[in-house]
Amino acid sequence: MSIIELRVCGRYKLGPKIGVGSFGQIYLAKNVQSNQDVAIKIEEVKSKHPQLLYEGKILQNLQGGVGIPSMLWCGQENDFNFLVMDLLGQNLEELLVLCKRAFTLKTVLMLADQLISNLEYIHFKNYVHRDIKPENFLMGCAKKSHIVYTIDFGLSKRYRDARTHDHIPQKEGKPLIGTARYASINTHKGTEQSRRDDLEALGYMLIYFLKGTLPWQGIRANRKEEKYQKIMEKKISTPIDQLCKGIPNEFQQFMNYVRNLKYDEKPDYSFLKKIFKERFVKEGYEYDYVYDWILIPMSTRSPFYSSKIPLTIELLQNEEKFLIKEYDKDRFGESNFSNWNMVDDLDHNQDEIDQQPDQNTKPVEQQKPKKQEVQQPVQQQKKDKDCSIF
Ligand SMILES: Nc1ncnc2c1ncn2[C@@H]1O[C@H](COP(=O)(O)OP(=O)(O)OP(=O)(O)O)[C@@H](O)[C@H]1O
Repeated sequence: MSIIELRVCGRYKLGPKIGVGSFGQIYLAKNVQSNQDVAIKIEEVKSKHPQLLYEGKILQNLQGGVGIPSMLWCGQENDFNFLVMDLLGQNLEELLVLCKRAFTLKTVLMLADQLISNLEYIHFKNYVHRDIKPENFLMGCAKKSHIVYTIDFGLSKRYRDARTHDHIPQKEGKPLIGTARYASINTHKGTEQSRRDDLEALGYMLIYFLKGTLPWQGIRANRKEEKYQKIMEKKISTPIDQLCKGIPNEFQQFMNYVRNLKYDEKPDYSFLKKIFKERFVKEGYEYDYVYDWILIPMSTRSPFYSSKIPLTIELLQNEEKFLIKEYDKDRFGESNFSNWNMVDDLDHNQDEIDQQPDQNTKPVEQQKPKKQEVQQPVQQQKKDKDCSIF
């Protein structure tokens, strides 16, 4: 059966591709029973280290949180694993490009407030995200277009026991996991990641939003390892006051706080939100969710899904994205997802097994010839435009 003809879970008709990641392809799809548009992440079962069902299990454990996309189905059919979820809007990197590569302070402060809460929730549910980057935060659709959603839990890890809250031990020599541009200094050094590392990465991302660039961007090297080493050195040697030069002092305060957290220390999320809230009030801003991109006329914005594809391809070429290079037995272990079908069947108490991302997964179309219908412009397929970005 061709993937194109496949009705995922008997009711989701696949549409055009709307996103590309290192580990999966994301397609627009329609629930033929309810007419609801959804997003489906697909990976080949035969990929060396499949991780989509693992991601589905984490997403299921996170269901119900503000800023967590609803998961509608996850399972295996034929030769593919599928994760069906809410269709969301554009990611923050795409929106940054739309806003000429810098957000205003008001937009960054509104985002910061929600992003800290998102991470607090994920940490509360016993996971660390471990791949903080603008591409992993998407705005919602329609009535939820003001909410920031966190996606991509493929590299997430349980950092404490769900019942006892015993923290996983601090280990050194860990492979790099995440994205070099935003990785914390301790992640570069190979220390096991914990809550503090998600927050440090968030801090770099917020500064990137305000300034449009970080001092360790554009570093050249012959080999990737060398490049990551240089990025780490630049991060270590850039004083926080220099990193935060030209932006409000609150960002320096944030960075100083998160960089000084102990490995297993619970961050004071309320304190961090308060820092930014006070600045927000001082500036006289109104928390009205009028982000910078809202002010950009729709007529000047390219159609959502067609603009999304070239952008994500560009992101794939971003050399600062690093992947786990070596088989990490400690993380990967002996996983066996063969008995899994629908996530409803999963045992919630079973500890997740970390997985190695598969760099050898071929894009779906390379393996199964694509039918023309999939290439139809989204406007032809979407009769009801329930998504505010259209
Ligand atoms: N639910 C969704 N709705 C709309 N677009 C989505 C959705 N999920 C993912 N995307 C788009 O697809 C892109 C890649 O998704 P995702 O990060 O889940 O894939 P990945 O293979 O894990 O990528 P990465 O290389 O970051 O690990 C996102 O940046 C986003 O633009």
